[in-house]
Parts: sequence; structure tokens; C-alpha cells
Amino acid sequence: MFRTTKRIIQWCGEYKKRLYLGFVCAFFATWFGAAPTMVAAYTLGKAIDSARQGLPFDKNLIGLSFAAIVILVLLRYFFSYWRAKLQESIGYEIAAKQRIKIGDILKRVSLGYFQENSAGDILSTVTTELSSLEYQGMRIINEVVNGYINVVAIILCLGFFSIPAALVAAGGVALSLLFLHGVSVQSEKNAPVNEKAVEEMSGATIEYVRGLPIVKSFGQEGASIASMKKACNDSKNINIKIEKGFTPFNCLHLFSLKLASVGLVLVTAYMTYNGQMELPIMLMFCMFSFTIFGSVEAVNDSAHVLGVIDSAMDKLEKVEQATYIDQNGTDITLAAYDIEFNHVSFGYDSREILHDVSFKIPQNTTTAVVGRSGSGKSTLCNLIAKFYDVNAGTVKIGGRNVKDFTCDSLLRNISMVFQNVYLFHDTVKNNIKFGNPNATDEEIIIAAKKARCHDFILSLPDGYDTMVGEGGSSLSGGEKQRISIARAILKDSPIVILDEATASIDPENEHLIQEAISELTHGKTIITIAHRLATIQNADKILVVDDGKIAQQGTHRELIEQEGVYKRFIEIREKAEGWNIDKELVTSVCFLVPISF
Ligand SMILES: Nc1ncnc2c1ncn2[C@@H]1O[C@H](COP(=O)(O)OP(=O)(O)OP(=O)(O)O)[C@@H](O)[C@H]1O
Repeated sequence: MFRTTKRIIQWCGEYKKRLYLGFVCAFFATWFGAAPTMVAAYTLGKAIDSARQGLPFDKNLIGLSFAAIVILVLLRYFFSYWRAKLQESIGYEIAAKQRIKIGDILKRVSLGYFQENSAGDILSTVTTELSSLEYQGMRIINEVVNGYINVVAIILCLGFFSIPAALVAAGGVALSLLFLHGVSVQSEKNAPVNEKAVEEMSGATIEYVRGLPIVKSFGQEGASIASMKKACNDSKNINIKIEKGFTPFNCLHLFSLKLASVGLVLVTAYMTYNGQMELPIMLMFCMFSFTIFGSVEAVNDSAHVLGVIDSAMDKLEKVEQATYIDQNGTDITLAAYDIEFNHVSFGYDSREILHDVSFKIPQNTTTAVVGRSGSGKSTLCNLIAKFYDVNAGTVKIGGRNVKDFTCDSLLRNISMVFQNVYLFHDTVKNNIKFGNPNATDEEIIIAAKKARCHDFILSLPDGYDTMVGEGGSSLSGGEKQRISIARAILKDSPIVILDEATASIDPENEHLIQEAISELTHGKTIITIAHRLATIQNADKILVVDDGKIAQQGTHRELIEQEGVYKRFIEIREKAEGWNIDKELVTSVCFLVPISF
């Protein structure tokens, strides 16, 4: 328990001073909270004493007691206010900074990190784990530290009046600590189980929400809802089991403190009876005895979540210790933008995907990367952007190994347009501005016009200020793609990596996208995963990827003369595009038939 408390104090870092001052305030607040009862009890004792001795009661004492109680209550609220002011926002302030820090860390890790750590895992670290720290951390620390400081002070105070009373209180607290240790052990044991259940529930929910379109289109619940239901049930059962495990320790902890309170009454009553203690003092302790351990009772609640907090901190430390892919990188400014792969081998896991790949892409040329699905085209592009580290060989841009760059300085030079565009839940304007946060509104509009999306943006309800659904869900595939091209135009980087849209985009959108791409790629070094024959044939260089190797490279003219993968690929594409054209003709004819009649 004290180890976790120490960890939370360390976690507070630069806020420690405020935390310690808060402890001082909490200490005074507790004592000023207890003092009115003691004053009242003492005054009552004096009144009884006077009555017993037949002496007139000193009326000034009532006035003095009343004034003292009012002042003590005010002081209690003064210190409570300052404790809250100093301590309560610390958790939120640190958690906000830590979330931003984790965001930065995730930006700098290899994409392989996200395979080893599931989305549910990362999500629960940033939300649930950090939330438990920000909400509970300060409360726990206040209860544990303040609780035990108070107990020590109470025992010392009791010792001042009566050593036996102090010993009874100390015995009760020691016994309660024993049972509290049981609560902490249970909490530490249960936290990972509970956490795993929460992770599984988050993962299953993400999976379910992502798969909803498929679930709906197939008109059935699917496996995802079954695993979500199972995860929810598991979580419920685990929580019930955990609570049952805590119950005996909770009861014994509270029982030991109540026993100490009763013991205190008995000891002080006995001492008063024997004339070893004055009646007012005895009454003061009797009234105080059942609230005296209140601060230690509260520690019980904290002990329940100590394990959760401990394991949340373990997970945060794990994320913070993630290895950056640009650990040894420096900020490099490039003078040239040619790209070179030199005997590169790479695998996402133990399976090697690219085998001894070598090629050169001269600056300001267009290179089409072609090959069967799964041959390794996207993998190749991912390595240019250093999303992953190569297993062997080197990838160089402008003669510099990509390993030597920081991610920021490397990606400053590269724009990527993916087939599956992700737009943020923000305005259209801010989604485009993502390419260049310093861009003015005029520059954003110019980029949007070049990307052929200005007109459709103006037709949206709030124009450029229209909110885009998460992931871009409120826009069509072609619209999203053009916005992502506008974003890349605004970034204006010298290297552009494009994953060309496939036949799934309709002809009109494809035409607009092609126009947008021409604006984007003008005078740059282009690497395009090409599907359209026109792009492939017009490229300065074609890289034919087959089973993770560069099977052929050259221009269209050179390659079409050779028997090999490329020739077969082109024949298949010609058939596919021919079929597409026929299909469009058929569709148009069918569409026209009713009109002509
Ligand atoms: N993140 C990943 N983890 C493990 N294996 C992966 C990962 N991404 C791709 N692969 C595997 O690497 C191989 C090459 O994939 P890649 O996406 O580079 O192919 P591609 O040629 O771009 O395919 P497509 O044209 O279908 O997009 C495939 O066998 C794929 O299963």
C-alpha cells in the first residue's frame, strides 16, 4: 500500500510541492473538524463536574466554548478549501499532459507496436487507466497519507493524557493494518484480472462498432456481438468475484477499529472511575472515540483500488518506455530527393515479406509500383516513410539513410495519399489544414480547388466549417480521397506516395481524382502503387514486385517487350479495364433506352 502511495507521489512530479502543502492543510482540516466535538465534550464534562460538586457553572465557559467551536468550524472549512484547491486538480493536470505525451510517443513508434499492443489495450491505457489515476490518485493519496499522519498524531495526543488509552488505540490501528494488508493483497491480485476483462470488453466493443456495416449488410449478429456479449458477462462475473473476495477483509478491518473505539471507552471510563483521569477528559475521549478512527476507515476504500492504480502505473510506464523508431534520429534537411533501396529485407513478424530488394528512383520522376495483391507494394512504401525498420539493407533518401532522421524531419518531405482515407472528426477546413497547420484560409481554398473538392465542399451545409464524421464517415469515398489530396497539396512535400484508387471509384470521381493527383504530383518525386493502365504506361519507371522481390524494372516500352510478370499483368489489366469500359457502355445504353423511347 505504501509502495503504491509512494509511486503516486512520484507520478505527481513537478506538482509535489502543491501535494505536500495540501497534506498540511488536510491535517489541520481534520483536526479542526474533530476539535469542536472535543471542546463540546470538555465543556459538558466541566458542567457535570460543577453540578456534582454543587458549584455554580462558569457561564463564560459556554460563551468561550461557543466562540471556539465557531472559529474551529471556520478554520476547518478554510483548510479544507485550500486542500482541495491545492490538490484536487493535480490529477487532471498530470493526466492531460500524459495523454498528450502518449500521443507523441505513439507517433514515434514503429507501426509494428500496434500489432503487439491491441487498440483496446492502448485505448484502455489512455482512457480507463489514466482516468482511474486522475480521479482516484489524489483521493487515495490524501486518504492514506493524511489518514496515517492523523492516526499518529491522535495516538501521541492520547499518550499525553493517558498511556494505556494510547496503547489501546495503537493496538486497534495495528490490527486494522493487518486486515488492510489483506485488502491490498486482494486488490493487487485482482487488478490484472479486472484490467484484462476491461481490455477485452473495449477491444470487443471496438471490433463490434467497426464491423457494424458488415453485420448489417449480412443481416445477422455475427461473431463480433457474441464476443462483445461474452466480454461484458466475463467482466460482470469477475467484478462480482472480486467484491466477494474483499468482503471478509473489509469487515475485519472495520471491526478492529470499532473494537479499539470500545476499548478506548472502557479504558478511559476505568481510569476515571479510579480517579486517574478527569471526567471532562474522559467524556472528551468517549465522544471522540467513534470518530477518532474515521480517517483510517476511509483508507479501506483506497486500498480497494490500490492494485488498479498500481497496474495502471505499470501500463503507463510500459507505454512511456516504448522504443522510438527514430531513437537515434536527427533533424535532417535534405537537398535531394532521390530514393534508393539497397539489399532491403523486411518482415512484419518472423515471416519475411521483402527479400533483398534493390532499386533507385531518381528525383522528380514518376515510378509506378505494380504487382499482384499481397506481393509487397504497400510494404515497400511503408519502408520509405520509415513506418517500420528494415531487417537488413538500407533505404536512403537524398543519399541519407532513413534511420538517421527523426520521424518529423523525414515525413516533412513525404506526402502519402492512401486508398483508405482517414479524416478526423473535425471541420473540413481543419482536415485540409492538417497538411500545413500554418496555412491561411486562402491557401486552403486554393488547395481545395486544385484537388477538385472546392465545389462539393461549398455545397455542404456549413461549407468549409462542416464537421466531418469520425474517420470521414459522412463523406463518399471519392470526396474523402479528394480532401486527402487537398491536404497533401497544402503540405507541398517533394516526395509523394500514392496508393491509386482502384475500380471501386465511379468514373466521374476517378476523373476528378486523376485531375487532383496531377496537381499534387507536378514536379515532384512520385511513387505510385498503380492500377490504371494510363498511370503505368506514362510512368518514367516501373517496379514490378512479385512475391517480395523486384521481378522486373524499366519503362513500359522495355518491359512489354519481355516475357514475364509485367506482360501478363498488363494483359490482365487491359482485359479488366476493357471490361469496365464495356460495362460503362452497357450501363449508359440501358440508362438511355427509356429516354429514347
Ligand atoms: N501489418 C502487417 N502484419 C503482418 N503482415 C502483413 C502486414 N501488412 C501486410 N502484411 C503481409 O505482407 C504481405 C505484403 O502485403 P502488402 O500490403 O505490402 O501487399 P500489396 O502488394 O500492397 O497488396 P495489395 O495490392 O492487396 O494492397 C502480405 O502477405 C500481407 O499479408
